[in-house]
Amino acid sequence: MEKFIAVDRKEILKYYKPIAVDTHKGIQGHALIIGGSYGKIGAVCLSSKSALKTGCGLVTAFVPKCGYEILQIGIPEVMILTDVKKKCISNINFDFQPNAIGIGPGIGQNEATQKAFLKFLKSNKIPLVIDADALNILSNNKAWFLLLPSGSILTPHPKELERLIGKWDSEQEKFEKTISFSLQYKVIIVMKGAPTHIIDGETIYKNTTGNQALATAGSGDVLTGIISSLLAQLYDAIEAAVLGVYLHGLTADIAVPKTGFQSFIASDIINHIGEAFLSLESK
Ligand SMILES: NC(=O)C1=CN([C@@H]2O[C@H](COP(=O)(O)OP(=O)(O)OC[C@H]3O[C@@H](n4cnc5c(N)ncnc54)[C@H](OP(=O)(O)O)[C@@H]3O)[C@@H](O)[C@H]2O)[C@@H](O)CC1
Ligand SMILES: Nc1ncnc2c1ncn2[C@@H]1O[C@H](COP(=O)(O)OP(=O)(O)O)[C@@H](O)[C@H]1O
Ligand SMILES: [Mg+2]
Repeated sequence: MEKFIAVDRKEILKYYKPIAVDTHKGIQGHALIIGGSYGKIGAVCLSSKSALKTGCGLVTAFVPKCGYEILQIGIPEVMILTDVKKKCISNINFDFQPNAIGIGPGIGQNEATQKAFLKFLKSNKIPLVIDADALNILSNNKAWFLLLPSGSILTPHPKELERLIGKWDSEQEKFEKTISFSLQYKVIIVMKGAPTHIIDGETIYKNTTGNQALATAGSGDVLTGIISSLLAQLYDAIEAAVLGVYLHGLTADIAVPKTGFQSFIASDIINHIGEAFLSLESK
């Protein structure tokens, strides 16, 4: 039996955890963002900066070599690890234990990247947020879904969802197929759209924030960073997904009276995330 929950401020305040006075960066969570390829390093910049701007204590980005200077100069707060290859990821290698990993923004579907992703999935036990081309690679290799840690969060836009579950003839069929997929692989599916729904088995969360200003390049990459950050801060996977989607949309609702729909870009989500948190904390 399906359960339906509208995600509004009241619902969010059930999960939201203010930052403790005596916390420090070592206990605020360490998120690892894996992604990028030649020409799409911006996606990782957006994800990593969003992770930092949503309270994560430490953020490391794993990118091909061509991303090193871009990230180091663009976001000095982010630590960087690089692949051996210049233009795409070919061997995912890191020597620390992140609390959560976001993988996929800008990663591409190069043959070497696909192999590296499979090798990574075979050994990984850390909670995952999977987006963009990492999702597309999985859609082409459905057996690999069995390698995901349970509670992993997938963030498809409608085309990526179609690649994942196949075509649908009606909204009802889309929801039925997504729920079956979530139950089969024990994953949370963030069905991005207007509005975004979050599917956790038979529970459907409908987000109430956001607007058409979010229809701009990189806004999904920002969402991946936000959810990865919340997951790294030890929110439960479903809480991280629901809170992340809510905050992401709220930034656009707050910004639009100042920016208009047209001039709002993905960096404006990041610029307004502070105001989104403040509005949650206001009485
Ligand atoms: N600055 C950077 O580095 C950036 C890097 N990026 C990176 O680029 C990579 C490719 O990502 P991507 O999503 O652009 O490609 P892809 O999966 O082929 O989907 C495109 C097609 O999907 C559809 N579609 C999308 N949304 C829809 C909707 N709401 N509702 C309905 N349909 C929708 C639409 O199909 P159409 O309607 O045209 O048939 C559209 O043509 C990825 O790694 C990403 O991280 C980008 O994030 C940009 C900034
Ligand atoms: N018209 C809209 N209304 C509300 N949210 C939208 C709208 N268009 C796009 N979005 C949101 O923007 C994000 C787009 O994600 P995605 O397509 O992955 O972007 P990108 O890959 O360019 O980063 C999703 O969170 C989606 O829900
Ligand atoms: Mg995307």
